[in-house]
Amino acid sequence: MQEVIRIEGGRRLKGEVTVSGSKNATVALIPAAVLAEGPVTIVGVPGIADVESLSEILRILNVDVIEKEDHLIIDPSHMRNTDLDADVVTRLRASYYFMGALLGKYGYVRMKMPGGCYLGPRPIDLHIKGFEALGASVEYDRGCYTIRADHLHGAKIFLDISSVGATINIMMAAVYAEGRTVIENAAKEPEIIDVATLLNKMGANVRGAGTGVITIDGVKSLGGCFHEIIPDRIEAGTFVIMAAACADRMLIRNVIPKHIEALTSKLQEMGVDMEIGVDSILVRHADHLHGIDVTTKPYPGFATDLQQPLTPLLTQAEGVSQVTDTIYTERFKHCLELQRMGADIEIGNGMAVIHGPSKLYGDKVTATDLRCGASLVIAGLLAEGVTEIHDVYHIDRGYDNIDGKLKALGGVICRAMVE
Ligand SMILES: CC(=O)N[C@H]1[C@@H](OP(=O)(O)OP(=O)(O)OC[C@H]2O[C@@H](n3ccc(=O)[nH]c3=O)[C@H](O)[C@@H]2O)O[C@H](CO)[C@@H](O)[C@@H]1O
Ligand SMILES: C=C(OP(=O)(O)O)C(=O)O
Repeated sequence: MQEVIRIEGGRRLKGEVTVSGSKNATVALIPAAVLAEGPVTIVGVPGIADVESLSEILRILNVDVIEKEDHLIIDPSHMRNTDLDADVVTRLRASYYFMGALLGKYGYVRMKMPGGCYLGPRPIDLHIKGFEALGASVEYDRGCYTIRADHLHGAKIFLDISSVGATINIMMAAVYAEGRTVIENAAKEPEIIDVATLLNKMGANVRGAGTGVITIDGVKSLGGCFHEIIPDRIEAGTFVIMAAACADRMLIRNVIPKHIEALTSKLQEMGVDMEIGVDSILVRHADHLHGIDVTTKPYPGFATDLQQPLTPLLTQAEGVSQVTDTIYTERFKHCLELQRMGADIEIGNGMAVIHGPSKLYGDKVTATDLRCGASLVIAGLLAEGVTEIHDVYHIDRGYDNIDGKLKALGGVICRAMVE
């Protein structure tokens, strides 16, 4: 038996929705918290499966975890550096942040290869090179990494690709390292600033987060603190796209509009009428949309995590649209599912060409990854008839209460168990 989401399409959405705390910030903040010697309180924690998995890992490490509404109190006072070879490590991508955090704190970590969405190959060679530059040795055998260092020292590290994960992992490994670490060609995503802010509140000395050069001066100790997570820019973008696809008027609250400017400017180019506030976006209406070309790029470029949710909207636009993903060239599985629903899409090498507008019809489809799932939810809302989405655990990894939020907007959505 497995759980599916059923959506009855063709309903117009209306009302307000509040965006939750950022998944990709939270999943780094939780491992970062174990670098402290006292309790760290994180506020605005989204109710997603990735957080449950990370809490399970914390418990394996004998870290005390208290969950109270959207607060998470992480107290590593009694922590033990146990090997992380349990299956939970492979349930998400972000378990890799325990590499940097445990290496930074103990000079030793043994853990399984992380999991997460399959978007094509997702190597972690840059994380490893960063750890090695800080003085660690890394071995890989039978699906497990063993990383150890007698002494971590600062280093100048140039990232060949501005990887989000490698930037954050190196930052965490370097906070206690002796001397200065400089990460060049660092990723600039807002989640990196959020993690650096937490580390600095704990007493670290991290400067330059959000720019291409991050400097970390090692410190001797880190203490507990209180931190509120930034809003989830990908969830915000998903709702803005959903509003453009099928709402008469939708107000999306708890947004930092700057974080999704690459998306909102593209939507305006398509003909979506929006009012962009200080911390909200009102989508008024979106008639007579026309096709556009989108190319994903590292922040502040168009986020790869939003190209999949955008695709169903492009199927409704007049003319030809082209989506090129330069970050994950194989991130087009959602297009196969959308084709099944009636979309006219040609899938090429690292790109998809969408001919619109096409009428979409409900069908049985599979969420092959998290944002593919978001794409299918939007397609389901647009389609005639009922859409049944399988493998919904991918969606639950990253969207907080998506059913409840959609129902409050007038969507008809339910879950069922099927063979
Ligand atoms: C938990 C989390 O925050 N996930 C996000 C993070 O993933 P993640 O941190 O895994 O993505 P990266 O920024 O590291 O990946 C960017 C590119 O670099 C490549 N690469 C990365 C590391 C490495 O060691 N070697 C290498 O070749 C990747 O294959 C990819 O092509 O950023 C991605 C790109 O914005 C997003 O899609 C994910 O939602
Ligand atoms: C790819 C994603 O997540 P992860 O890196 O956790 O697999 C995502 O959030 O779209």
